[in-house]
Amino acid sequence: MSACSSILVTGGAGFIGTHTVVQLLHQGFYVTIVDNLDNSVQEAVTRVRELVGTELSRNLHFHLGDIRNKQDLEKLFSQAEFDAVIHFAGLKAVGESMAHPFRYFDNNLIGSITLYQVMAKYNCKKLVFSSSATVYGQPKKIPCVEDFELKAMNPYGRTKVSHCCP
Ligand SMILES: O=c1ccn([C@@H]2O[C@H](COP(=O)(O)OP(=O)(O)O[C@H]3O[C@H](CO)[C@H](O)[C@H](O)[C@H]3O)[C@@H](O)[C@H]2O)c(=O)[nH]1
Repeated sequence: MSACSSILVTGGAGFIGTHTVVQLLHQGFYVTIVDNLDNSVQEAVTRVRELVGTELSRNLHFHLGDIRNKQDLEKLFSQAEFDAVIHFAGLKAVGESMAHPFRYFDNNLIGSITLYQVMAKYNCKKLVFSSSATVYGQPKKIPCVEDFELKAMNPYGRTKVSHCCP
């Protein structure tokens, strides 16, 4: 992908998202963040702008939105052409996922399916999906490698496993 490509980063206001966005901007990419600020604050995006400086900040756009909302996504994809999506938007607390499993399936799974449907409609075929070590359950050894057996032990992990082998 050329450095002038345009990347949509879902959950780009979050912990890993903001770090990724800084790196993408430094590499010359145009970046659009879509985030519902469920577990982040818009100030994080302001900090990203401060870190990369005024010039690179012009290549960053923030959109307050929810990946479960198809109209929201359609609006974004109809206004800009994205070469790829890096997908971080999701809930990530194991304990909370056991107390509120439907919330996790709704955000992490329905949200992703909605995103993928809109990507397909707009012919955006490149995706980097942020998974989780929870997909391996309690592995016999660490670090985990990708050919370990998938054995998620909680709803959070299962929402991530569903992306690799539905
Ligand atoms: O439906 C949702 C749920 C969350 N978010 C946003 O997604 C971002 C997630 O960022 P967090 O700081 O909460 O999470 P991390 O960056 O630490 O986690 C990332 O890495 C994890 C792996 O450790 C998981 O893959 C997780 O999905 C991924 O966001 C937040 O800004 C949150 O507001 C949305 O936009 N939509």
